Amino acid sequence: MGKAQKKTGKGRLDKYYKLAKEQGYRARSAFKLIQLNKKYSFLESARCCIDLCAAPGGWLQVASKYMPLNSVIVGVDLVPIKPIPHVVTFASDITTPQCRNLIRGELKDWKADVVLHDGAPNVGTAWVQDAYSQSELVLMSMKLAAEFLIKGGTFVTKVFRSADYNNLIWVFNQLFGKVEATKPPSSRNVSAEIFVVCRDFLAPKHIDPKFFEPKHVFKDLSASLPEEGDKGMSSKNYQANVFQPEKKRRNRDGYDEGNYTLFKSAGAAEFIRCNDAIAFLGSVNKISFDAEEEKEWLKMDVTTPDVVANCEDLKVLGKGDFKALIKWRTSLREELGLEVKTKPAEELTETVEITEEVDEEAEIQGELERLNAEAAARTKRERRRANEIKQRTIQRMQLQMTAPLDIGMEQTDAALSLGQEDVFDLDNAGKAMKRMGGAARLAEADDAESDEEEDAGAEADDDVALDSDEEEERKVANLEAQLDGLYDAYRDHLRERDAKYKVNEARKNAKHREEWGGINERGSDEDSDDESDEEGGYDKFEEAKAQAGADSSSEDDTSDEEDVEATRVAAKKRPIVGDAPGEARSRKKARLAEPASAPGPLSRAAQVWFSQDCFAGAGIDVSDGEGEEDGEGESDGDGDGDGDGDVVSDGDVQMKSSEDEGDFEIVPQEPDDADDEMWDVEDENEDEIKQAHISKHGLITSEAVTIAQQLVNREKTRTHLINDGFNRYSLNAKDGLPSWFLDDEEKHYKANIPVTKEAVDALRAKMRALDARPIKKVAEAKARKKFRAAQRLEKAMKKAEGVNETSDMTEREKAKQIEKLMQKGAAKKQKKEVKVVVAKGSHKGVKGRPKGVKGRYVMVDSRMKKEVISFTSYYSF
Ligand SMILES: C[S@@+](CC[C@H](N)C(=O)[O-])C[C@H]1O[C@@H](n2cnc3c(N)ncnc32)[C@H](O)[C@@H]1O
Repeated sequence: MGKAQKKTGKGRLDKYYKLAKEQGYRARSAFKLIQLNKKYSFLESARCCIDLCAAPGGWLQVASKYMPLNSVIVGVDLVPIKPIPHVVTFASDITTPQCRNLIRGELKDWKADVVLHDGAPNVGTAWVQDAYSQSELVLMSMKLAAEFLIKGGTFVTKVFRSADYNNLIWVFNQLFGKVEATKPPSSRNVSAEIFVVCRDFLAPKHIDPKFFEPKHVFKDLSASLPEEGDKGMSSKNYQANVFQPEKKRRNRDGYDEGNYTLFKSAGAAEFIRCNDAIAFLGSVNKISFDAEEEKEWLKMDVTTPDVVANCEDLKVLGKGDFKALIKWRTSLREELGLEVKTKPAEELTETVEITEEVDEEAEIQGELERLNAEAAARTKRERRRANEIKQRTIQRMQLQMTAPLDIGMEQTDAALSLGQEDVFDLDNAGKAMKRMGGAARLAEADDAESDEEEDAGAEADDDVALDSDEEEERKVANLEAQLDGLYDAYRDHLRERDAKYKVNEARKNAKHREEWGGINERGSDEDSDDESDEEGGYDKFEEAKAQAGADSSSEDDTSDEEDVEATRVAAKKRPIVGDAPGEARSRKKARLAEPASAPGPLSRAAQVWFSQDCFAGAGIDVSDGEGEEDGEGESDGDGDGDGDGDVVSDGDVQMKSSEDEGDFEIVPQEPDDADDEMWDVEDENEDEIKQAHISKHGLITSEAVTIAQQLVNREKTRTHLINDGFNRYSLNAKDGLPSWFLDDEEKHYKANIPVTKEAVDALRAKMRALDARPIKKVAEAKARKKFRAAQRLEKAMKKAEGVNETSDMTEREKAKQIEKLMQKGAAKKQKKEVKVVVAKGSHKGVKGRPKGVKGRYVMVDSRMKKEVISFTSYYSF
């Protein structure tokens, strides 16, 4: 083939080229047929196939692979095709009657189920000529297909998108039930080729011979310039290119005659002097400044750097850029005297002042009409508002934010109109809602708001209604509920739509498991409640205070006895020497098992806290409510380690409590080892899961690796880590915050755990080691090689043993023989060399062994030879 075929450089060595080499296909084009067959499945059911223009045989290989065994496959090409098992091939020109006779002779009275044609004429002459020859070749192949195809059969052909394309499609449509043009992914985008799959051959009894005559089917070759009509159409397309550059448009006219390249460049002079600037801009990719005159223009002030940059690539420009180019063109044309400067319209037009006599009556009439129109607009606005409110309510009901009962409240409930006051920052809410897809609804609300501004009078009533705190609270609550609902809906929607989102969520969870988030992590969610319960911290204090406030009226009569009781409880609470760690843990677990949110008695720590004198008047009930507190110093005897008196036996505390009843001091606990256990409140299972995850996947974040390294190097201790957990992010109360807010906070509001260079390097090295692992096939091949070598060695060893055992050899002979055997066993088997012989020159058409060739040989065409050689070098590892 011509020059284009010699492109053996990077252009050809693409993915499919390598795949073809790997899978043993002779040409990358094999994948085009594979992909076409994947889409239309015509090979699997075919029993007879003719491949026209089949060299070097890629399509034939695919056909023999996908068609049933023992199918008849015939391949024809101008050049001989290297033999393929179960495929008959011969060299012939498909446009000649001789070729037809050869096929007939091969098929006898069989009919083909599939006729393939991937022919390309020897290109290299003018493009127009090439495209025309291609179309002619297609017509010839269709002629053969019409003769050999069975009724219902399939014809697959390659065509170039040229002016003849539509005519060809028309002819196909006359002969086939279904005609579809498609470009398989393996066909290069830069190539003008497209594949037409014609199915369901109609097998008409009589076919008009004109269908196969190029001069009838195609338009005259000389008439390569577009006709008037076409021109109009193209220029329309060009205009669209300029006025709506963002819109991708297909060129349904095919390639321009004589130009089958996708990239077009033209000189600036051409642009300045052309008549239709828009059509020009729409048809070229680049405006160049190569001529002397054009270079001069570059120096002019009007030619700004923007203009020059725009000229570089017209296909990426927007409307504004095109406008700038047209302006530039106009200025240059004016400079060059190609266009006369036109004065602005205002300058040219004389201003004529017309003073009309104003008719007073008409003025009144006008005013009346204006008022009427305003009134009508107001009514319309009100009706619209009412409708919007109704819609919003229905929507909230659908999101289960409100009960139908609430609907009656809508006239007075300002929350339903999304609020007008400053109780909530609506600007921000608006933004959030817009982000959540509630933009439209919020915009409506905004409209309503602006309407309301206009109608200040009408609003006054609403304001009065809103004044009460209750209203405001409800309004905020409703708004929050609405935002939450919308956010949930938005997340659901994302979840449904986006698999990536799920992966991210999963990853987030996995990350959570591994990353050290300090105490915060443990304390988050429900655990935090548990811990606060354990410690009786500030939150509990606040909570109790609130409770105390609520119950103050009924609890004034708190007795001293209760104080004493509380003291006793406090004594029990203190860490006791001799308490088995297991017991302590199970005690904590038991406490944790209590639902954090369950209303009920205060925790022990809280009880201690509130049993101080300062709370004496608050009347807080500090009893644990279980009614199990036995007498002082008594064990409850159940041994359950729940602290209900198990361990208070004879310590100081007990003595103290009996001595100083009601007037004692709480001794703060000294931090000791038992403190560690205090933190060991996490669910053990979760720990196990974490451990399992880490031992399976290793540490995957640089933060985790950093911490691990610091622990190993004793730069940090567990206590350090626990202390690090107390940061400004850790004790951030999250109660009652909307989930959309928390989600956002989770992303950004967290402690920045320092990362060391070593940790990053360690992770990188791990990744590199993973990357460096050989791909499966290579690893398998290497393993096979090793296995064979081991087998050879084993065999040699056995033989050597045999030699050693024989008695009819001297020791020296034995040693020599064994050495020989071992050498042989260690050596790799030499592959027999296969000589590549090109089937041209003296070897053309030779049957049997070519002259002067000894040993194993293989007949190939010149292209195949190159491929065989590059293939061997590609795989010589
Ligand atoms: C793109 S290649 C075909 C590749 C083939 N489908 C494969 O997979 O190996 C085009 C072939 O058309 C052949 N050809 C061009 N004109 C021909 C004609 N008039 N008769 C027969 N073959 C022709 C060329 O020799 C060339 O080998």
